[in-house]
Amino acid sequence: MRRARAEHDGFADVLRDRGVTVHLFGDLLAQTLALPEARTLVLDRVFDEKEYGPLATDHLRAAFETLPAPELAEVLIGGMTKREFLDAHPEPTSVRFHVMELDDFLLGPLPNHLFTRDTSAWIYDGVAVNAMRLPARQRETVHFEAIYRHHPLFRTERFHVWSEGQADYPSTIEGGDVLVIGNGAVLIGMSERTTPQAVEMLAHKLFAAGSAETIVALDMPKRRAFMHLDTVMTMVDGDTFTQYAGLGMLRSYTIEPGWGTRN
Ligand SMILES: NC(=[NH2+])NCCC[C@H](N)C(=O)O
Repeated sequence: MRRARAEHDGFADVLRDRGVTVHLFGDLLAQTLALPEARTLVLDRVFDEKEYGPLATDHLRAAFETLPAPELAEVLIGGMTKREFLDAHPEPTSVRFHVMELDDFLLGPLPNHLFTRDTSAWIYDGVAVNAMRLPARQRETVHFEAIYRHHPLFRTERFHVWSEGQADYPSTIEGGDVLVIGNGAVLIGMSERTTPQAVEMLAHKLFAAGSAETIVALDMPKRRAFMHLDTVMTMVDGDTFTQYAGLGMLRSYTIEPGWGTRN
């Protein structure tokens, strides 16, 4: 961990030395959670009765509501066990809570949050905040919804939003499958995580805004080894790609704007 942290900070420093402004996700989330509307959005989504049951939900939500924003951001990303919760709060009268072991996670950690490019992706003049395929990553989405809606860096900026966040589920798409290749074109891998219906929905929005003209959807093998398009293919220049040798030829579908209202 210490080594990974040092490498991460070293990388951020290299960028800063080159004049890049580096935004750390944890800071953006903490700054966002200081705003009441953003905090409500996130807590309402996380503390859902369907997850915690009618007996514990309000009790848990109220306990997390009292945390200062930086600590709230930390537990939302880093998780919290039942034991850690009980160190600071009384036990709710709840079957859902009682059946947990002390070291079970009350709030699961989100280790994949560092792959920020999957949960949200900029595509030309707008951003997609994506519904994630796997339960382990689904709670990441509301954090980006809150940041792009409420953080002062974005709140007053004008940009398109290409998706509806987790509400789009099961029409899932992950940014690692989205390659913005220029000239109004986008290459999208239909993978284990990215569905054809999500590609169609994205195409509609991009075309309606006049932000893109061509979507090429690649039918990738639906296997973990080919997790995202970016793991098997990378654009290195205007006309040059690297491609994983084991990929083979893929079927592709090209979508272009039609004439009707829903073409
Ligand atoms: N765009 C990417 N290559 N993302 C990698 C994501 C890896 C991460 N462990 C996951 O399963 O979601």
